[in-house]
Amino acid sequence: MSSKFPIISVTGSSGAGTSTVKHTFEQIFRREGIQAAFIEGDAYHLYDRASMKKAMAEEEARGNRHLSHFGPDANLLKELEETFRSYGATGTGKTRHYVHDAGEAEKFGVPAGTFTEWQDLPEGSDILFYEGLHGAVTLKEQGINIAKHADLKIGVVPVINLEWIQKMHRDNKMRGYTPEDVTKTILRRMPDYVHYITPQFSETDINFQRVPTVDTSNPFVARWIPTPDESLVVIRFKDPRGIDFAYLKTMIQDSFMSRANSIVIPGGKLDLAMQLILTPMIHRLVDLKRRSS
Ligand SMILES: Nc1ncnc2c1ncn2[C@@H]1O[C@H](COP(=O)(O)OP(=O)(O)OP(=O)(O)O)[C@@H](O)[C@H]1O
Ligand SMILES: O=C(CO)[C@H](O)[C@H](O)COP(=O)(O)O
Repeated sequence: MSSKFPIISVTGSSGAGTSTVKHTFEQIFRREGIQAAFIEGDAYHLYDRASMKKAMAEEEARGNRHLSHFGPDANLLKELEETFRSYGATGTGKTRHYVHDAGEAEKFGVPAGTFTEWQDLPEGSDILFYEGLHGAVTLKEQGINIAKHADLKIGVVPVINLEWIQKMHRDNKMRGYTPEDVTKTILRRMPDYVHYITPQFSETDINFQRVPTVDTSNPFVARWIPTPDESLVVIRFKDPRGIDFAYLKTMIQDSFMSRANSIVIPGGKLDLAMQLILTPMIHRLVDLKRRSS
């Protein structure tokens, strides 16, 4: 935690919608005149695509069929923690891009499945914004605690059938993987999903959980992603003190409280709800920073 160099961490599984949520944050930063430095979680993968394939094959030969991008063995989690620590202390740190497809390859000038070079984060930013798989990880035995460095931690967690549908469609349409490839990836990642992804959502300050209101019983044959209008979003606050639920209920039509710390909104109001909830929180972080500089 750092009042001088605050960090916002948006964490979620692959296909959960963290990149989509990033756009809402970008709008808030632009509107409020806040300079953010950005880290994509994939930058802290340990392997490029070819090396990951090789490492998975070697692990399989040893009887481990579950090496995955969700777990600590395929990511630079200590280095990610060090980047959070160094940004919190001095506003500096390093990142790079993992290039997923041909479009990104053209943009970054390196082949798909590889990384760009490490680069310093831009100087003079107001805030660090992390979006990826591991923004609230704590692994006691390995001495890793990424969560403790972030000042605002957001979980993006659709119910699992919806998360799988979102992943199947995105990986198929944008990244060229077959449904069979994606199904295998989901199965390989399952132990790491349970051990390293889900525990983070007890560390986060706010979770946004999208719940479809249409049948998603067989996510592996779903022909389209349920739309915002075909879903509700459960928003749960770890510490509801100071949250003006009455104001939120007035501003967000058809919302209701489902628990003392949870409000449910229509899926189409997610962007509005995020703006209403997050803008004052971001302001508080930036005000504190400006006062302590
Ligand atoms: N609220 C939403 N309503 C409708 N579709 C959504 C919503 N959030 C995400 N999606 C869709 O789900 C898919 C995955 O979303 P996104 O790319 O944001 O995931 P991600 O968490 O960033 O994944 P990764 O970390 O693997 O890049 C996209 O096709 C996106 O359009
Ligand atoms: O979603 C992911 C992590 O969030 C990707 O699976 C990971 O970045 C590796 O990508 P690829 O399989 O395309 O090499």
